[in-house]
Amino acid sequence: AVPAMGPEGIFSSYLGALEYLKNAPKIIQKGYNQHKPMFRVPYPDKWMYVLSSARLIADLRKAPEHELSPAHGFGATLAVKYTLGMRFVETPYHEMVVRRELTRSSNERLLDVWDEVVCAFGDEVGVKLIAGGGWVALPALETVLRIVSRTSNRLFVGVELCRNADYRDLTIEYAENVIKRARIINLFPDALKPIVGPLVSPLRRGTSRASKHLAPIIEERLRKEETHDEDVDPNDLISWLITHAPADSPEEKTIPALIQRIMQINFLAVHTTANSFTQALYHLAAEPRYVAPLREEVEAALSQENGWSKATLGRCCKLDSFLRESQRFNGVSAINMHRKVLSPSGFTFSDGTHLPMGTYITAATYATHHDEGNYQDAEKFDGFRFARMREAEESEGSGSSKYQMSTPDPAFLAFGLGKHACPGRFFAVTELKLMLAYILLQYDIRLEEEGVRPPSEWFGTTCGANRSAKVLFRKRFET
Ligand code: HEM
Repeated sequence: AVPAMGPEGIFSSYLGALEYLKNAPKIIQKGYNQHKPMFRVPYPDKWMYVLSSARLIADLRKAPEHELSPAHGFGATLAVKYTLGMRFVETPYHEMVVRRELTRSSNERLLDVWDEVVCAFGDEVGVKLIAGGGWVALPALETVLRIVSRTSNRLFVGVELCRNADYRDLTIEYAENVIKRARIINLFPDALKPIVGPLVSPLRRGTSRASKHLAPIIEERLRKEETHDEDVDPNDLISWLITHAPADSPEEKTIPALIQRIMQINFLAVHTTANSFTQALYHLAAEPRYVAPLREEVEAALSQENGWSKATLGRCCKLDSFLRESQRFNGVSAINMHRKVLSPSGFTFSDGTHLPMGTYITAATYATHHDEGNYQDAEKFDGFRFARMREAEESEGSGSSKYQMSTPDPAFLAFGLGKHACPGRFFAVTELKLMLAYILLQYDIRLEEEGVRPPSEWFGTTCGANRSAKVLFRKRFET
């Protein structure tokens, strides 16, 4: 009974799926406008059930993993068997490692992240300014990807390796390959995937290139662990993964498995954060009226707290609001919160809708974010929207975390919602804030065509920052 967006016949639905691949955001928006609480869209290999009501999204949020599995939902979208490896869904302990250890570390090692932000911008932007003098135009997304890979990997694998150009490029290219190859594999029905998958899989090449960099470090760490070496391990992703590898899966503590896991986490971290940042950067460059109040806020926070700390970031409400609004406005996908129905008896929503085992479900994120019922002037970018909403909450005496960037809610699904909301979001927000603050403190920026924001680029359901646009940088105060 769930309405279909496209023809339902065996062959005609395949044509519908090809049409969907070309026009996914429009088709999802149309489904969202016309059909509550859900509709379905055709993929070449399945139907995807898209939730368009807050009530059913709340059901998704509450459902236990053995009924609705995020790992299997996400895994199918990414054809993990051939792209990231089955460990991603079979032993997803990286989720806990990121939630617990990376979040703790992004506070404890905030100054390391800041140091990498400073050095990475120095190498990517600063050096070119010195050489050029005046304004320098740089390809935004490309530059930001390299900076984000470095800052993330500072906490993942340490200062030396995060600055290695081949390792850095690998983290970026592998993730791009995962997405591209998953798209190809998912064009085929399940019966043909075992033939096509291995032919286009980026797994072996990606992990063997990573092995050159990571294997010696991991080998040394495992040796130390075995011999109970007194030397304290660096507080990084490699040591967290070794510590938390599930005891009942000894193969997780092997060099190839740990390499694969580090690449999986890079896949989750780098492009999401880089696209989010580039989108915000385009907003800032297109609307310079935001620069002065944001700069003022960052400078005041730094002087009140005597440098960077969790408290300093906490004071930057406008900065937080600007990033959250950019995430609302652009997002990284038209849909997220992927789930697969695992329970043999299927899953029944609170309105009585029943979906059988094996059904794929997701939520209409972009349409939710652009719904006038959720946001006034939803089609307008309003950088300080959430700062005003927070102020209003605070004046009513409620807690202030409600509209912070890292706090999901039914109208803000960029990180998902509930127990399975992105565990890396606290780290991502720290990184985003530090990078934007650095730009505000160090540079003036503008676009090639003043005031004309480079449009986002859609690939299927993925919303990416414009890949070819340049942002112009100038050392601040220079005339
Ligand atoms: C702005 C940047 C980011 C965005 C927009 C983002 C978004 C998301 C979304 C929408 C989900 C799915 C949530 C759900 O199913 O309900 C997710 C899951 C996840 N994210 Fe993020 N993310 C970001 C950054 C990061 C970072 C920096 C890390 C780690 C270093 C990370 C690690 C993860 C992990 C481990 C999962 C769970 C995946 C699984 O099922 O195993 N994310 N993220």
